[in-house]
Amino acid sequence: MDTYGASEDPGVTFCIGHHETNRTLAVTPKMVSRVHETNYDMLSVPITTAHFHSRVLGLLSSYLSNLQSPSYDRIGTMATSQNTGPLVIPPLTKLDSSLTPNEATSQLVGVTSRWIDLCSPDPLIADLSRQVLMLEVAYAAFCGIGYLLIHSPKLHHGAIHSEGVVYYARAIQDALNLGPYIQFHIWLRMVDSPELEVDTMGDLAPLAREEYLQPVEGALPKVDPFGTWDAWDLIRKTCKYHTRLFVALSMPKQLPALSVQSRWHSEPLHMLTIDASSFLKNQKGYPVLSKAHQALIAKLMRLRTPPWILLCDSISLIRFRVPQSASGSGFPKKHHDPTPHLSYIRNLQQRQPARTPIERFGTGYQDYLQAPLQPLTVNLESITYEVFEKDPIKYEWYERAITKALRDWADQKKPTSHPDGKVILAVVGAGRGPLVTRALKASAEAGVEIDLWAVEKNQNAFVLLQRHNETIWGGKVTLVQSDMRSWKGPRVRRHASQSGAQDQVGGSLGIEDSLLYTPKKSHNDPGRASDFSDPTSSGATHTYVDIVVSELLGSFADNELSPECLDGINDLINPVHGISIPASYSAHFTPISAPKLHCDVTNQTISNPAAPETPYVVMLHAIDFLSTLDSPDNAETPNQNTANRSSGTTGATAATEFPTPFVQTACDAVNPLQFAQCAPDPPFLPHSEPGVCHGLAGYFETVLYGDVELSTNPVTMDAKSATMISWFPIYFPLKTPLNVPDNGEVVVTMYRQTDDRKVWYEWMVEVFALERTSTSATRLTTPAMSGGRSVSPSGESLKSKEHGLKQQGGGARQAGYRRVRVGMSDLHSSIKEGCLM
Ligand SMILES: C[S@@+](CC[C@H](N)C(=O)[O-])C[C@H]1O[C@@H](n2cnc3c(N)ncnc32)[C@H](O)[C@@H]1O
Repeated sequence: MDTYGASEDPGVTFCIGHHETNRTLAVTPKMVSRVHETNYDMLSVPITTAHFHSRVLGLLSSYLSNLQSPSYDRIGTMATSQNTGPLVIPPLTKLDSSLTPNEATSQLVGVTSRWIDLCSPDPLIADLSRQVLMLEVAYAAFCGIGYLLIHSPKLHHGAIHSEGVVYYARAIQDALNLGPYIQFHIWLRMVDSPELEVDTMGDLAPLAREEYLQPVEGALPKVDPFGTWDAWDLIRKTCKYHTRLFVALSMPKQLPALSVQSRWHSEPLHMLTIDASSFLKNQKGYPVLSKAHQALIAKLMRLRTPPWILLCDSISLIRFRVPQSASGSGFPKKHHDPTPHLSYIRNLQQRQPARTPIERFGTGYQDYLQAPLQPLTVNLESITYEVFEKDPIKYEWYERAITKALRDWADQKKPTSHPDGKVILAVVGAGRGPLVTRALKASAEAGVEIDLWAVEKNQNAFVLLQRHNETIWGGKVTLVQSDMRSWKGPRVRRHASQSGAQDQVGGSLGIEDSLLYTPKKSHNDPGRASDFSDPTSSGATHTYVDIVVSELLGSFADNELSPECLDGINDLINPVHGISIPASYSAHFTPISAPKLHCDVTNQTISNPAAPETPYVVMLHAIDFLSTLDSPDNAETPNQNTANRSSGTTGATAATEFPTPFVQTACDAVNPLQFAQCAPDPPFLPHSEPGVCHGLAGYFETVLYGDVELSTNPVTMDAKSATMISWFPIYFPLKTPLNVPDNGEVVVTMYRQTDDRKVWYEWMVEVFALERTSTSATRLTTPAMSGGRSVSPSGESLKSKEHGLKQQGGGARQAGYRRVRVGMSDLHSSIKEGCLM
């Protein structure tokens, strides 16, 4: 069980700005206030003017005309000196920028020049572009601009592709230092479409000298769905995942595949730009967005930090000055809506689907790293229990499970451990008692009498249990304040069947009972409960528990020591008919891209060196699953199997569910009373996209009883326990992110370790690329397993594989290929943050 607080639903608010590509009017405070009246929240502003642009072009032109062809001496050394003289842009003058620091500056997004080319293969153009950017950033910083929009890197220069991105990245790194209070937004397209990279008049790119270019031979390269993401990945890596570096994403008219959308959803996306040309017209001629666009916006607006929306070229600022003028956009004039695109987006804001219970509950906790609990050494506070108790599913499901178990007990006429024939039921780890209440209800519902015991080690919660027993449960529960591992089991009077009286039913066994603990004997020893000798002079004797109910699970099933605790009462359970609720549980994991979490872990490392080797409890949100079961090529293809992922499945959101993750079983269906049994599922061959693995997302599933199950696994949660809020997933970080190529394989090795004082995990990730070894390479259709499980002396050890072959369906390995290891993480160990026993 994890701990976090609920909060009220704040609703979804859109922050909308206006951007004009060729804004020529100076942006004044008066204009900003007029824009506000029109219902925009902010405005973009170019840092420099057309005058500055002309000045730079003039400088370049005269530099190039004076340039001599390089000459070389006999041994090939460049001999001219003039060529090496750098071209330096003199500082800005008053005509170079219309930006002035004033009271409206905080509502402006500065835009750097789009005519530069930081990636140019011609060093002269690249350097000139870098100087332009630096001058603009420095001036924006001086004026107090807080947000900058920087045009995307140019990826295609004739036949040269993506080679200059590193220069761009280097320039951004310098810019981050130059503007220490500025948030930088790299303005990217969702996919790399070469034909959209069109040079316009005055751009520096076409001025690159021929000797640095390679003309395109044949057709233009094809659209690369992850091309712009790849460039972004290089930039943010160069800038070391800088906390002031964000993505501004432009939404095209035709959205790309859901796998691409899902990737951007996981990145630090702080601006979404929508061009007027991305809108459709409805029957009345008004601008509207497609269902797929609406669904993507709905998803993005549920991010922890919803992106601002920048409407581009939807209306000229001239219109702000004379709003009554006729529309120039071709939309109907009779309603005189001067800002139809804005009205549409505002209307979309109103129509956002209500937040799901999980979303409401998790507000503020999305992608927030929480240190794991120390359930044995730290006593929970009442408020924490109160939060647990808000779960709409968990207690209901426990009640169902107990009812079914009691009915089955009665139907099967199983003998009970009580001389009176009552089923002896113990809630171990009772907390404030919600499962005790549910057990009493289940008994009434099933019509099966129980002798109810509640064991709790938290002496503070125990006070409340005593009070509840008096006021709510009518003294029907026997309370034991003890660590369950020291509990000697329930007691009944030897002659209870004659007298009808049971020892201390409704009474409380105080702290002194825990002092009765005798150290556990060897495994062959029948143990404490089987010792039916009279332990006191009261005439009572120990007996077995028929049904033990516990809720000791953590986000990764056994990470809060449920097995160790339950192992401590194993010999108290009716050896023939005893039932444990839960009956079994399993742990599951999948590799994820999680840039925000990586950034947060890295920042925490400064004060806590153990941070990158700590498994965290996190409500995962801005993440991308690297291994998926399917990858719909069509953005409109619905896939509703992905639960617990982002925004629920209501309304428009359902139209674009992201691809379903492949979630590997780490530890399969462990019987909590025999927890050493642990085996991974056979591996599976899911589809994988290129990406970066920042860590592993971990989940659990549990069978409470029969068909009553709980799950946090995104693949099964909807079917088993939708809307359950008690557990967030666990995140096992990687110190250094690993690049996973398209067609790659990720192999995860994980150990659960113990030294009898604490329990911790060890994990390691390897990445393989597949190399073709024969021309007749074919795919096998039988699951292949390399890795497999090995059992360490100190606990269970798991080695499971994630395959990422480009293939639909599962269970295949490619023949005619060999695996080449292309990356490998450290062996991480959470020993320093281990869970104390
Ligand atoms: C996750 S809480 C669940 C509380 C309650 N059953 C519920 O569902 O709301 C687990 C409870 O088990 C108790 N607990 C954990 N380990 C225990 C142990 N070894 N012996 C007794 N109580 C234990 C904790 O103090 C805590 O109250």
